[in-house]
Amino acid sequence: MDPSPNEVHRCYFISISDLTNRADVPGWVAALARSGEMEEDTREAVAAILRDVRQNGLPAAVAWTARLDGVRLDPAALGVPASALEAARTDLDRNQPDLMAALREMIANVRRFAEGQRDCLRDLERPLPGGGTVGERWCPLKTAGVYIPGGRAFYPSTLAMTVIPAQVAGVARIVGVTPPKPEPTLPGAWGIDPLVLACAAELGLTELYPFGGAQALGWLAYGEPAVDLVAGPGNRFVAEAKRQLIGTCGIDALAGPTELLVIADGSADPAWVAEDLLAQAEHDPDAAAVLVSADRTLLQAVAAELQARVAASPRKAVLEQSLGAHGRLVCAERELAIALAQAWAPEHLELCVSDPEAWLPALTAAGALFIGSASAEAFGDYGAGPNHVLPTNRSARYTSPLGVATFLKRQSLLRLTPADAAAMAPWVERLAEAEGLVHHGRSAALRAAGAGLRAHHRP
Ligand SMILES: NC(=O)c1ccc[n+]([C@@H]2O[C@H](COP(=O)([O-])OP(=O)(O)OC[C@H]3O[C@@H](n4cnc5c(N)ncnc54)[C@H](O)[C@@H]3O)[C@@H](O)[C@H]2O)c1
Ligand SMILES: [Zn+2]
Repeated sequence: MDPSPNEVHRCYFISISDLTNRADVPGWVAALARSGEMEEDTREAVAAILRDVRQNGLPAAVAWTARLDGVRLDPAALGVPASALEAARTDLDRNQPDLMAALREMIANVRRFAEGQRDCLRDLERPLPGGGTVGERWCPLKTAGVYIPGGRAFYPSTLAMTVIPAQVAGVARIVGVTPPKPEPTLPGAWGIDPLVLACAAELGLTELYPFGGAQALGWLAYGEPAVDLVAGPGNRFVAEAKRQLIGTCGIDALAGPTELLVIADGSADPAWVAEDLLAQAEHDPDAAAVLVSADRTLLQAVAAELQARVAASPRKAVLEQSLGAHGRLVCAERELAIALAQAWAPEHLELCVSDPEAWLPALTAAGALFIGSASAEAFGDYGAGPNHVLPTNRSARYTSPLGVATFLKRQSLLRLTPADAAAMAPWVERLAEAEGLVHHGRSAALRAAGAGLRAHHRP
């Protein structure tokens, strides 16, 4: 059924607004930083689920799954069997070799990039004057949980983006979770999409469990896996659950509903820009897609493209919701576009401009930069190399994309010789005395005194 002209105006979307004053930037940012993620009701819903799973364990996770995902799990047969993973891979290989080839291409790209990241992480060692050293080394986490979203869309790409960095980091046990579905797929697979299963087999992931949302993260942290860290993106319930688990375990970043800011000039193709905005908006009703340009003609052309493309889209319903709530076309000069980008710190920032390199130095806040019109955000999603799990909701100001370092921690190393101890003791003692911590002072002084005596005192 065609929408009435009125509906067209209400849904398809966005009129062009002007940003002309720097003082208005904070107001824009407040409007763009979607409230959903932090809304009180999300917070409370998630807190209730996590409390239940903490207190009642696996049965609570199973009960929440029945309630929220409509699937009755058998606690005795939770893990997806290796046979289902292998069957999915064999089936894909046989029946859709082109899709299998695409999956392998993505996996190879993401792995190459992750290995490059690992190569950049060096242990540190600095010499001390007395022959000792101080330094630090990178240590893999022992157990990591990775969340693969699966509510509205399914994300085999996210499986690769989370599992591969953990593998390259050297994590000993990787536990994947993804929401189950009522419609069966392979035996024992709880309705998990065959492509996700095939991807798990291809990655060598052996543990995959049918949990979604807050109950999945609660089970990873409080349940048997008792993971050191949970990573991976998801909807607002997932992002909020991770936030509430900080301190119980580590998290990667608050990777919630997705965001795109496109900065474009007259050189940009309106159809390309429109399709990029739609690619973002189709993820989630909470997704945000924003175009800023100083070129009003381009903005008008993109608006027309959006209107036509939304009307013809199979994902029209979600597009109307997300663009209606969080879509913007903004007319702003370069300086204000930069101010908005830096203050909002969007997850993705595309530079569809003729001189993208000239913009680069000023644009440090966004999670990932797509430089030049050829660099569509979709290439980042599907494995050009860099990870697609990225900070959202302004957390890109202070945190980084998921990567190998997410699954490593640094450990400090102090290796003093008696001569180093003797040299440090006097000033350490003096500082300890000033802080009133006498035993610190004595502990250091003993080393100084002991440097020459140690041999005699040995039993
Ligand atoms: N930031 C990133 O890097 C990145 C990457 C990929 C995807 N994403 C985001 O991941 C999200 C995927 O969302 P999705 O919904 O498709 O899948 P999802 O797996 O994140 O969420 C599904 C789960 O949400 C829970 N849930 C749904 N309604 C609930 C309610 N009312 N109360 C409590 N729990 C509820 C259910 O347990 C369900 O299993 C999108 O927002 C997308 O933008 C982000
Ligand atoms: Zn995307």
